[in-house]
Amino acid sequence: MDKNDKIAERIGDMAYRALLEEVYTSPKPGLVDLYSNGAHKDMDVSTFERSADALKPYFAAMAQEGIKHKDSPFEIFSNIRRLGIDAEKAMYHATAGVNTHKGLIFNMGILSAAVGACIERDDTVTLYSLMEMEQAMVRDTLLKEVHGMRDFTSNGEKNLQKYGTMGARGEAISGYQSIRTISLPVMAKGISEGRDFNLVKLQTLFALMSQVDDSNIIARHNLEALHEVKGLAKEFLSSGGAYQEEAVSILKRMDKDFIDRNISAGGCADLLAVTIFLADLLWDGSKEFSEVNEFDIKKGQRPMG
Ligand SMILES: CC(C)(COP(=O)(O)OP(=O)(O)OC[C@H]1O[C@@H](n2cnc3c(N)ncnc32)[C@H](O)[C@@H]1O)[C@@H](O)C(=O)NCCC(=O)NCCS
Ligand SMILES: Nc1ncnc2c1ncn2[C@@H]1O[C@H](COP(=O)(O)OP(=O)(O)OP(=O)(O)O)[C@@H](O)[C@H]1O
Repeated sequence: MDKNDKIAERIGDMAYRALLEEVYTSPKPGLVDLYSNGAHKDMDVSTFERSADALKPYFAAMAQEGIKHKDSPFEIFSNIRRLGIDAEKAMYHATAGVNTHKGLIFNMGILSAAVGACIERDDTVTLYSLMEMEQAMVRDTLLKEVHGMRDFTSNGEKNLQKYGTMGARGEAISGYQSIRTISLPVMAKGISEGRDFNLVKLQTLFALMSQVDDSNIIARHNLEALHEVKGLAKEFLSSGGAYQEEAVSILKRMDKDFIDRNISAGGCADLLAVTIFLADLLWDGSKEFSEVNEFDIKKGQRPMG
């Protein structure tokens, strides 16, 4: 195994661990976790574990594409989309036809490849260089795709036609704005305050749910339901969020309510997994980090060894 294989394997490993960290975060209202299957009848934690096992080599392969084509970001994206389609097939094979990680393949695939490209080019990766690379890889292609779309087939595409929302594509086009401005700062603050990591992940998920246009919620319902979920998440956060004493019992009640109403914030769950991946990759554990509200790019620097 040469140096590049090792780097790619390490990136794949970090992506894999982040998928598991996401699904083990409990209790997440409406989502699959260790407490319940949420508003999902066809999958449970073991379905997610099988899916994560199947996907691990694909994230490493996507990182390898980034390493190989660091100077042609456009080509990286076109190559990893082909790998992404194969990854989706492997996921459906591992889960007997259930969509556990489609959004995650897209989001984590893009960032795994971008990390590989940055490390090969600079020997290090920062939030800034990562998002610059990500933009060079995806922005033009996705903007053309969204504006030129004629066939509206998938859930996300139907949302685009009906409501103009851009879902996972929009998040990538924005340079993962929700992650940069919402979820990474919340996660970094929670970790640096030494809080229980499960609670930090729940707080991070709710910060996302309070603001992200989650295409899964829209596809199952409509924009009113999305607005309502954002409102419920804001209320939870302003009453003390995941760090209040009653948090877990409030979340269990909310889970029941979301199950009854078939609400699942799968897009936010994907963004939580990506946030865990990026925090693991970029944050150097410095205590000074607790002083900042915004994710600090310079302090976030950490060379990959
Ligand atoms: C762009 C993708 C995600 C298309 O999916 P779709 O049109 O259904 O879009 P949609 O916005 O609904 O997203 C799909 C999934 O992403 C997640 N998601 C939903 N909302 C968001 C959001 N706001 N931000 C991030 N992720 C989100 C959810 O898990 C959702 O199920 C992707 O699967 C794709 O490009 N498909 C075409 C085939 C392909 O190239 N596949 C390989 C991709 S590497
Ligand atoms: N812990 C989780 N629980 C449920 N969904 C999750 C979780 N983590 C991520 N997701 C995301 O949610 C998506 C699945 O949501 P959903 O089942 O609503 O979509 P669908 O299969 O497209 O639609 P439907 O089930 O309504 O036909 C996956 O693509 C996945 O990326």
